[in-house]
Amino acid sequence: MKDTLLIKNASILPMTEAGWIETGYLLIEGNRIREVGSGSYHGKADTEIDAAGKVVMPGLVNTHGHAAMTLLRGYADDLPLMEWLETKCWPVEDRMTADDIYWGSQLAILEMIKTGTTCFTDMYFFMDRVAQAVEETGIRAVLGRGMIGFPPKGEQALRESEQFVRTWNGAANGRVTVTLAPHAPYTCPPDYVKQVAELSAELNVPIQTHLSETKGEVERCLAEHGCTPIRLMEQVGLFERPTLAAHCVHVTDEDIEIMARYDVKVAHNPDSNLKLGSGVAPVLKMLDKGLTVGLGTDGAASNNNLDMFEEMRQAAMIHKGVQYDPVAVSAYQALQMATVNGAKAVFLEDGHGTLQQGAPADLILIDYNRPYYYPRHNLMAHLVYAGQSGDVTDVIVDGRVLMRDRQMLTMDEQRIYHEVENVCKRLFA
Ligand SMILES: N[C@@H](CCSC[C@H]1O[C@@H](n2cnc3c(=O)[nH]cnc32)[C@H](O)[C@@H]1O)C(=O)O
Ligand SMILES: [Zn+2]
Repeated sequence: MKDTLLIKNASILPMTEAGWIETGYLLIEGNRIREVGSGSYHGKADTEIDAAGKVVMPGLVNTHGHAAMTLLRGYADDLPLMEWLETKCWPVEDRMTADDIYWGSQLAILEMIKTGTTCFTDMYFFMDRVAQAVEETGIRAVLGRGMIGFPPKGEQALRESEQFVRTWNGAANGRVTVTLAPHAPYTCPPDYVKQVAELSAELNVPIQTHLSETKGEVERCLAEHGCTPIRLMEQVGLFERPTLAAHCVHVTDEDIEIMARYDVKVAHNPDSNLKLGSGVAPVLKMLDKGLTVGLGTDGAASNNNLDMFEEMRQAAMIHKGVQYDPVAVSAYQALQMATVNGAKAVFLEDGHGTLQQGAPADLILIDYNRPYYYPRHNLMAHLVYAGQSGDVTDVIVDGRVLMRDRQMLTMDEQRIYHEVENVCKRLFA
């Protein structure tokens, strides 16, 4: 018999349809949800959490980021993408060691758990150490070794990626899954992308990449290849493989048609796109065409936090503003992007991002006794338009409690701050 954990007297947001349970219970058995219901549970459980005055909802899924970029938080702000990457981020990244990445990732995971994220997506390097941090801390993650496709590093990135897939895909009881991660069309020439697509088929893993992030990227692609980055990726066969594309800010109607045809998933990063001055992705058109859109923070250096509550609110606000359409992206749709659709976008198995029988037990508790959650008209609207990540009190991933009453159970907070400060003394000396 597996251990059972009962969460009782809670308001429950199952995310299987628009709506919620005013007062109910959720029973976890092992790492799965066994039962969700309204009222009281009439059985026994090994452990109980009285969640009176709290909301239980699926853990948030961050569909795009570079965890260890926490080390660069606040180091270089207010610059456009290419200048920011070439003059600031990349020179520092060239100095980063495997240990630096480990501590930067620990800091990111600490922040993500505290703000209600139970699964994150990462594209970076020294990925064995990121996976190690995931294994140790208990969070779930979709990881990929970022590949820049120019010689001589391009070949090495392919070999490292393959090794990383073989070592880590499905590790930590399935909490770690692996993708290939060609960085972008402007850093990976077409022939290289072809090789990546072939390797992804051979290893049977999906792809994550950055696409059409800035106007400049699209203009350069048109000049060099005579087509948009989306069209180029289609031509080289990338979309024959399951693909998650981050940003997609500057996509044409035809691009969106192509993406729909291949079921390309989108990681929408509204804060990062605003901060880097990249623009606002045409998410309404994407939703109209049936694309799966998830939300992401991107790295902490372009955000500057990893708070998915902010991304939800931003996603629910910004499209209304730029489209002059108050109906655009409802609270429920923003919640879908942050949970069930985000889970689909990062290729997690069905059930992820929902609270229902058989789904993996990845969920969060939120203190609902706050001034801005009264009166109790609409729980979904409250979470998206008034909600704050600081109200997250408990986090459970794969059936294991990682944060209980705001206490971290798998991480040493003070040690992480100390190590990160030490790392940065050297990195920025
Ligand atoms: N430089 C690495 C591989 C790149 S990992 C992913 C890269 O994406 C960069 N990055 C972070 N945010 C963005 C973004 O919004 N657009 C494009 N690149 C980004 C980040 O700085 C990092 O260099 C190596 O070969 O060792
Ligand atoms: Zn990125």
